[in-house]
Amino acid sequence: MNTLIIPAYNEAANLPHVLCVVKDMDCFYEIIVVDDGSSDQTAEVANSFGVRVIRLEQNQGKGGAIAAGLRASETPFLTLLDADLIGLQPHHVEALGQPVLNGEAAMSMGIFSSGRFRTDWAQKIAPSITGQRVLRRELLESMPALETTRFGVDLAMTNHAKRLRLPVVEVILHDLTQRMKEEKLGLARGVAARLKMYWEIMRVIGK
Ligand SMILES: O=c1ccn([C@@H]2O[C@H](COP(=O)(O)OP(=O)(O)O)[C@@H](O)[C@H]2O)c(=O)[nH]1
Ligand SMILES: O=C(O)[C@@H](COP(=O)(O)O)O[C@H]1O[C@H](CO)[C@@H](O)[C@H](O)[C@H]1O
Repeated sequence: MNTLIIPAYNEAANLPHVLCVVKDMDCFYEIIVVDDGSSDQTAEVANSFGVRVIRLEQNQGKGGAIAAGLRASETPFLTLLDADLIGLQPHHVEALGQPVLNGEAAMSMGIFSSGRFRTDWAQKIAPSITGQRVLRRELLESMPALETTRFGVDLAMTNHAKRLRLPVVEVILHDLTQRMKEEKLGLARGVAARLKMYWEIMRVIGK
């Protein structure tokens, strides 16, 4: 049994695309959108799709949002998807789940390919930094400091699995990309948010 957890911070404009694709997929026991203290209509949009919505009063960062989804869920398998994917199709979700659900791997990581140059390139140089994953619940439960990792959470999950010597597989996801910070926030605020994200990721390196 598999729960889809979507951490979402100010994603009212982007969520419908992802939820339209996943809401009728019968591979999920439950779909949980964690509204991470958004100031827009993220929770209302998620509610309108009939999925479960967990609303955090204050922004906790991506790690905190995933931790809230973990606490609310009960299944042995968890799927994580970003809320701002562009081009998502059911076959992406199925391909990501397959190696974990059939016991080959403890975690899968989705790697963008032929989505668009900027996001393909980012994951070529740093495949550990992806929001698209399927993993066994105990892997996330045993992760130290999940709540406070913010954007470091993706690298922290990968490092944790490697430290435990668990099998991790990369799954290529063709024609998939995501909205970039600069597109969401404008150039100046987007670049500032990007630098803050890199800092949060750097803090995980070497831990
Ligand atoms: O404080 C935050 C920041 C991001 N996210 C979510 O985490 C996912 C990955 O974020 P992304 O890398 O796309 O960064 P963003 O462009 O949202 O800053 C998206 O679904 C975000 O809405 C979150 O839940 N809390
Ligand atoms: O590709 C990247 O540089 C970052 C930032 O994404 P944007 O281009 O700002 O949407 O996204 C990756 O890293 C984030 C931090 O770990 C993750 O949250 C995203 O899921 C991942 O795609």
